[in-house]
Amino acid sequence: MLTNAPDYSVYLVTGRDLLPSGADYYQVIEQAIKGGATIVQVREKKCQTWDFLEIASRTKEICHKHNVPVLINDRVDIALAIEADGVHLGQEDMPISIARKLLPKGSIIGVSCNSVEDARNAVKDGAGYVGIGPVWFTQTKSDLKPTLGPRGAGEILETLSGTQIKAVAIGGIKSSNVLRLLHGAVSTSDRPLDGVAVVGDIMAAQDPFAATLRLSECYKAFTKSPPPQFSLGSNASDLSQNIVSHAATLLKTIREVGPLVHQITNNVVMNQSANATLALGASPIMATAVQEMEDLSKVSGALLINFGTIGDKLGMLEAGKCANATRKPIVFDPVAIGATQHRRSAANELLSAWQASVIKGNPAEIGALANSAEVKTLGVDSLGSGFADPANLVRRLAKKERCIIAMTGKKDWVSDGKVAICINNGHELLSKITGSGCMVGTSVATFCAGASAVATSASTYDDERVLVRGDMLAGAIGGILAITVASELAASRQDVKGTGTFLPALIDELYNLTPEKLVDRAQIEIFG
Ligand SMILES: Nc1ncnc2c1ncn2[C@@H]1O[C@H](COP(=O)(O)OP(=O)(O)OP(=O)(O)O)[C@@H](O)[C@H]1O
Ligand SMILES: Cc1ncsc1CCO
Repeated sequence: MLTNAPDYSVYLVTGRDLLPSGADYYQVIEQAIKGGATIVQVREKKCQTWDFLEIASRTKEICHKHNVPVLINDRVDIALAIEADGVHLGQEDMPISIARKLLPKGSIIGVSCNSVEDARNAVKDGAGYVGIGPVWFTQTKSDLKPTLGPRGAGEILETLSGTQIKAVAIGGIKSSNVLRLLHGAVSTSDRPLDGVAVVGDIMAAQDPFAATLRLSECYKAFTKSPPPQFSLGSNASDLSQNIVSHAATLLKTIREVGPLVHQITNNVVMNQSANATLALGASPIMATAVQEMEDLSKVSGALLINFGTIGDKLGMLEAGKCANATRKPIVFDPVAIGATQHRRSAANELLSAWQASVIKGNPAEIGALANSAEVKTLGVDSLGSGFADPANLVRRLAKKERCIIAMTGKKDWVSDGKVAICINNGHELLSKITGSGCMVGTSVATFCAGASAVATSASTYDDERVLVRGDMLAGAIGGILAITVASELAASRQDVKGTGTFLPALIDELYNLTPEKLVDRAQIEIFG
């Protein structure tokens, strides 16, 4: 048995049936270890005991030659026979307590968990590690439990806070989605996954060495340091000035670069949102067809997904995945999410498919996402006077969703999970026209495109490590400030007589907005 504490970071689960034709199983294992696999589980669901013994024993030889621990799936007898380093048990396999009695002291015992309850039991039973999954759909398992997505995996990870139990995630993980998983499945105490378990991406690869190396590099890059979009959360007293001047610079960048802002939005606001984008100096494209999402993600500066009239869920799913793959900002506006069950499950599905950079909503929408009943919804509108403690609400939700949260209203609240920022600008007339919140979403997406352009040109972002380039906190604040400051200027105009004349005046004031006006009028407070 190996003596070092096991490294779970790149956890290979074997699957001989997935090997490309002509590939030699043992060579694949060795190549994977050379590429960076840190632990191997031998999983044989169909073969005879005699064959299993032979395969397990030869796999162990290769693993131990490279100082890598080997675990056996399900079969405690095989683990004992070949003196493996431990076992991995499913929920229906032998109980941990009995396996522990049978196996030598110090053996690793891991267990599959599909729910918070499974994980709580694993803690109680003294498991060494848990395998959280399936994260995504996978064909490598026949009796598949409900998929969890990165957010579901993160919730299970949360139950392990304060314990020594290690956690790996499993199910459909490959180098193209591993960063999305690692980013999304972090507990609110900032605990990341201890590793990713992979079957097909390595076993079925033409080059298992390269496939494992990609996964290993991605894991190492992610755990090297926290993603930079959370880096503005310092308590510096001049933070408020910095943030406002940063947001103002973004307006300048938008006007210089003229980024394309891809928007899937509702048909109530489509025209005014496109005009607001143009007024800010960017180019809108309102496109919903699944077939064009990949091409659009390559040329757009940011993506807005507003499900106000929900018609295009498939386009939204695809657009977000492509935006994550190209590291473009995604602003999600879950309009009226609390109003219907259909919207709640659609939001869940979208947020499991991709990682949002900013989620923007009114108090009823943000409350519904945070599972709070403190604020009620009336269709697309939020009722009542808001939350007793908005700063902590947005902070908690930002930590949970691993993105910036922007909550609009008389006061707007923004958080990156550390700092909470209150914006005191705006005019009551905004609440009297339809789609002002949607326009804020558009403006935030436009400013995030500006932030992404700044980061891309400065090459300050290590693409291996981040899902989005740029300072999304500044993007969210800039986007809100633009609409609210423009609303103040529009409302004070002689020619504005009511809501009908207010809307075109608002577009005019966005068109005439300058970085100086933003800096002069911004009223923001920081809650460290
Ligand atoms: N009473 C108010 N005073 C000042 N500004 C306001 C007021 N109400 C809303 N706003 C501003 O209006 C913008 C939109 O926020 P609101 O919360 O009304 O969005 P919403 O409910 O999602 O709108 P919609 O569903 O119509 O798109 C925000 O920038 C916010 O600051
Ligand atoms: C009124 C309305 N209905 C669905 S979306 C929308 C625009 C404001 O959210």
